[in-house]
Amino acid sequence: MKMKLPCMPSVIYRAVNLTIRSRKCSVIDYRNFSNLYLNPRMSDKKMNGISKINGTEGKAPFLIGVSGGTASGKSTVCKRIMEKLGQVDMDQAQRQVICISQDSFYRELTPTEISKAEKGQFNFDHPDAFNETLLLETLQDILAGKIVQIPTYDYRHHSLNKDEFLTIYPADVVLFEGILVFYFPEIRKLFHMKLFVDTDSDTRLARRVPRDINERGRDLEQVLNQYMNFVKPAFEEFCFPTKKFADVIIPRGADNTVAIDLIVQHIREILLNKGRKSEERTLVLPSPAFVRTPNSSPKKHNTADGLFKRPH
Ligand SMILES: Nc1ncnc2c1ncn2[C@@H]1O[C@H](COP(=O)(O)OP(=O)(O)O)[C@@H](O)[C@H]1O
Ligand SMILES: O=c1ccn([C@@H]2O[C@H](COP(=O)(O)O)[C@@H](O)[C@H]2O)c(=O)[nH]1
Repeated sequence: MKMKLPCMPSVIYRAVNLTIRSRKCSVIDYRNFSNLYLNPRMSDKKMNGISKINGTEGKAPFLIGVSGGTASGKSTVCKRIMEKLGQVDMDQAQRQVICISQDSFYRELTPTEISKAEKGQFNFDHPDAFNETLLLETLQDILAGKIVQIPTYDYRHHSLNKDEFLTIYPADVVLFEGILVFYFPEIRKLFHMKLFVDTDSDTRLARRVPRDINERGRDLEQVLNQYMNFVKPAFEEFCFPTKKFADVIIPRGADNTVAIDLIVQHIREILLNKGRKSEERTLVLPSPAFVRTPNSSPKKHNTADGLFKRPH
């Protein structure tokens, strides 16, 4: 049975949905033609199918790359998606949708590089700052349905937390966010869907300054020097050019609730299809506000997060 997608006029959802699948339209908008752009270069991989990674076949999660400049709102967009899907207040191992940050894959610095970093003189926005091999292998393992351990990153000390790893359990949908997730071709081609959070650079700088001072232990001069010398030029050279690989561009980041709702609906469909293929599985239905009765008035469900067990 086809699931109704009632959070917007169905004709519009269908238009977007068809566009995603048939790659026909380059620009589409739900309300005012500035909320969401669909890139005709939507990834080729099948949505819910079996994928072949390193010659082994396994049920692959749907892998979504989320890129954009620093402080564009990548993490916030992912957080909103997770919240709307009712995936936040639950055990990691139970989650159908998980989020991973590319920052976990910064490479270990030498002592000389660390002292440069402490003066804001190390380029963390260059592709060489990342451990590309570990990143690729980890994503391949995730796509192969394996449990993986990923490093955690300490921004205050510019280093990986020794002995502190995050265990990533197999999930149906994996969001992978970071400034350069579409930069490396081998990694880029693993994504089934690519999102680019497009927030203007003034807003990004205005958000980065307080964040780096309050959360990452920096002072104003250091943040501004690093921004002018490394972050801005590297954004222009390495990050911005990858926008063209995106399937969906999200202007204004987390403020763009229309775009986020469209993406959430798309993920719900993926989860439903995956749920259909599994015998005893939790299904995610539209959140209560979106569920409508036949006469079209909203009807509340008594669940906290819209999660239902498939009835047998
Ligand atoms: N729409 C928004 N409105 C106001 N502040 C925001 C918004 N989106 C993100 N922020 C704030 O900006 C900072 C950077 O956002 P974040 O999501 O961490 O960006 P990124 O992951 O792209 O670096 C954070 O402090 C976050 O709380
Ligand atoms: O030790 C570090 C590591 C990274 N950075 C900066 O972080 C951003 C990437 O994170 P976002 O959450 O996407 O902003 C990148 O621009 C690096 O410059 C850092 O300052 N120090």
